[in-house]
Amino acid sequence: MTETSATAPAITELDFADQAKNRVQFGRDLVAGLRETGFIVIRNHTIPQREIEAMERASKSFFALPVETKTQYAMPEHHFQRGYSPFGTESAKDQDAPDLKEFWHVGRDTIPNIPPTPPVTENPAFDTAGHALFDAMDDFARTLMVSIGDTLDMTPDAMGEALENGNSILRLLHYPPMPKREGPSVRAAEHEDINLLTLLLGAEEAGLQVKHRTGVWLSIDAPVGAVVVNAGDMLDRLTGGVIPSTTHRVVNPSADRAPHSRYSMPYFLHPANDFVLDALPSCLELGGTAKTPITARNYLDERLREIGLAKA
Ligand SMILES: O=C(O)CCC(=O)C(=O)O
Ligand SMILES: [Fe+2]
Repeated sequence: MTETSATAPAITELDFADQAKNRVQFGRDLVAGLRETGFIVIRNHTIPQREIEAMERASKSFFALPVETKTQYAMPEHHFQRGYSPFGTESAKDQDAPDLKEFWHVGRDTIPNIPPTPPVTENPAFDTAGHALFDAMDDFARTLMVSIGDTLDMTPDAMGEALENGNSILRLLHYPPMPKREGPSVRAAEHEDINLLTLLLGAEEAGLQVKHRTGVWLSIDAPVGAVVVNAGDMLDRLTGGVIPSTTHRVVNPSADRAPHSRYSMPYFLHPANDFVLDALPSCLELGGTAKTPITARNYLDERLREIGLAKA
C-alpha cells in the first residue's frame, strides 16, 4: 500500500469570493482542481457557520441516545436512504469487513417512492438542524455543480434542472471510540462516492485521507470553516472519466485519540432519479470514454446493493 508522504502534491484551494469576480474563471479552476487532485478546499462558502455548529451539537446528542431508540428510525426497506443506519450496516464496495460507523440520512421530502426523513421525537433540534443544513449545503453544492456544467458546455440550464428535484442526502456520521483495535475493519475503507459531488465540512478528529492521482495518500486537514469538495462516480460517468471520482478513506485513530468519537457530515449531491448519466460531448472531445447511458435511479440501486445498504 502506498504510504502518505510529506512531499505529496498540495490540494487545490479556491476562494468562493472569486466566483462573483469572474464566474468563468472560477468554473475553470473548479474543473481543473477536480481533474488534478479530485479534492478541493473552498473557503468563503455560503453555508452558515451557526447552522454547522447547531448540527454538530444536535448530532452528538442524537448519537448518544440508546441504540434501541435510534434503531426505531432504521428503514432497511428503503435501503437506509432516510433515517438511521446502525453500526456495521455499510461496507465499502468489494470489502467484506463492515465500516466502523453509524449514521443518519436526511433527504428531500418530495422524492417519489422514498418516505420523508423521520422526525426524531426525542431530539427535535436534530430535525431542525438537519433540514436547515441540508438546504444550505444543497444550495451551495448546486451552485458548484451548475458552474461545472457551464464549464463543460452543458446546454444552458440543463444541470440546474437536473438538480431541481435531486435525490441528494446529508449524512450525519458517528465513528465510535475504538478502545480495542482488533480485526480488519477501519472507520471507512477506501471507496469512491456514488453521487455527483460530495461536500464535507471539517471534522474535529483527523482520519480522512484522499488518494492523489499519483497514488499517494494525502491526509485532509481542511482549514476551519472551509468545505472540502470531491468528485463522485456519477460525475465520473457524466464526464466520461474526464473528472474521475476520488478514492478516499477514514483511517483508524492514533492510540491517544482512540478513546474519542469522530463525527462528520458529508453532503452527497445527486441529480433527479430520472436524469440519464451519459458522457457529455465536450468531455468526449477531451478524451473521455462513453459508457452505456443509465438513469441515476438505476445506477444508485446497483451501487446500494454493492455496499450492503440494499439487499441483492
Ligand atoms: O467521515 C468522513 O470524513 C468521510 C466519510 C465518507 O467518505 C463517506 O461517508 O462517504
Ligand atoms: Fe466517501
